[in-house]
Amino acid sequence: MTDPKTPLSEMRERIDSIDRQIQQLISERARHAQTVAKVKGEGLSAIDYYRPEREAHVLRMVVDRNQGPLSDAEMVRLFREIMSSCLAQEDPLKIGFLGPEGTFSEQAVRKHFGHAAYGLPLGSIEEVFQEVAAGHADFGVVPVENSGQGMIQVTLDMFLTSEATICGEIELRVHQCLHSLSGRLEDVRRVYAHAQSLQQCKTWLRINLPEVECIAVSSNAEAARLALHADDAAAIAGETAGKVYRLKTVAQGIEDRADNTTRFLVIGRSLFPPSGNDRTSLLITVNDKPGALYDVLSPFAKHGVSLNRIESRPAHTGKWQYAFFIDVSGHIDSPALQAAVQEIGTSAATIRVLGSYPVALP
Ligand SMILES: O=C(O)C(=O)C[C@]1(C(=O)O)C=C[C@@H](O)C=C1
Repeated sequence: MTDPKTPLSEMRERIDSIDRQIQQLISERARHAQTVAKVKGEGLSAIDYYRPEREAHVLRMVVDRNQGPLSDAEMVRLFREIMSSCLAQEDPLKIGFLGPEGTFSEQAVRKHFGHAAYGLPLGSIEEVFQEVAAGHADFGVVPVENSGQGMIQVTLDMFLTSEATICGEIELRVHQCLHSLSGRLEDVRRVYAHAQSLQQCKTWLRINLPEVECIAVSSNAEAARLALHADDAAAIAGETAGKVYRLKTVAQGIEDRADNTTRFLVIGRSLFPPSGNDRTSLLITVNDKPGALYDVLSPFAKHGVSLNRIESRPAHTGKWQYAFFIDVSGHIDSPALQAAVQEIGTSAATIRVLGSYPVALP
């Protein structure tokens, strides 16, 4: 620790010297990453160089080594950006997300892939799946669950008809703000936001803006765009969206629950090897017979596999037929999960491994 009585100029010299070393080491790291890329092959596409399991492992080591004062999340963010730049030396990854610019989905893209990746804003969750399937995007990032409101059904339903795989998960703390042209609460007569965001801020709106009209629109960024053209409107959106659309912030942290978190999935076209701390998502349909769900769940218990979540959706294959989205701990390559899946396969109508991917980092 530097003595606080040390003159400012001396402390800055020390910082300059540390920066020189950090910069040298970053350059050295980038050169090593180039050499690793050469081993993988010359002139390949970004996706051929990308190793999510290795990135998760590197970031977990960062967390294990961290002794502060920066938080684990800050350290992970910094190292994520270094890896993002190292990877983009070859060719940046192209990531589709639910646009426009400034959405929480874009924040999730940056959290997981860093700023050197190329973000491709798309019009809907369906379009994200389509662009990934067509190979126009290497990966897509789609919201799947909110801690307060539960699963996002459009996303789950897309897996029933698309062949997308799950390659990662991202947890994003969602802080909502109210933005407007004037930045004054008393000018607000209408509030635009995505339906989910209106729900997340229901209590705050009831207490602070009891008389205003709340209008649900396609995204919070769209809400910000609408607020930009009206003196008496405001938009609920994240801090980034407020900045992108140059609105003033009326209030910050207006979400009803302090732990408001959205989970996103990274969708792609392939499966990846184990990272050491993984989750597997399965899509299982059952025949309409007594004990069908028991037959699906009991092999997990028998083989010591922990169940993380289960969600049922109409299977769209016939009336009263259901598909179960099941998340379990571990990678599909593990013997326990292999055994459980094999056993379930003998009773379930269909079973599909959507993906095994590293558990979300801070
Ligand atoms: O270890 C590798 O395979 C690398 O390509 C290096 C590296 C890194 O910067 O650490 C870069 C990109 C990959 O996605 C994973 C890791």
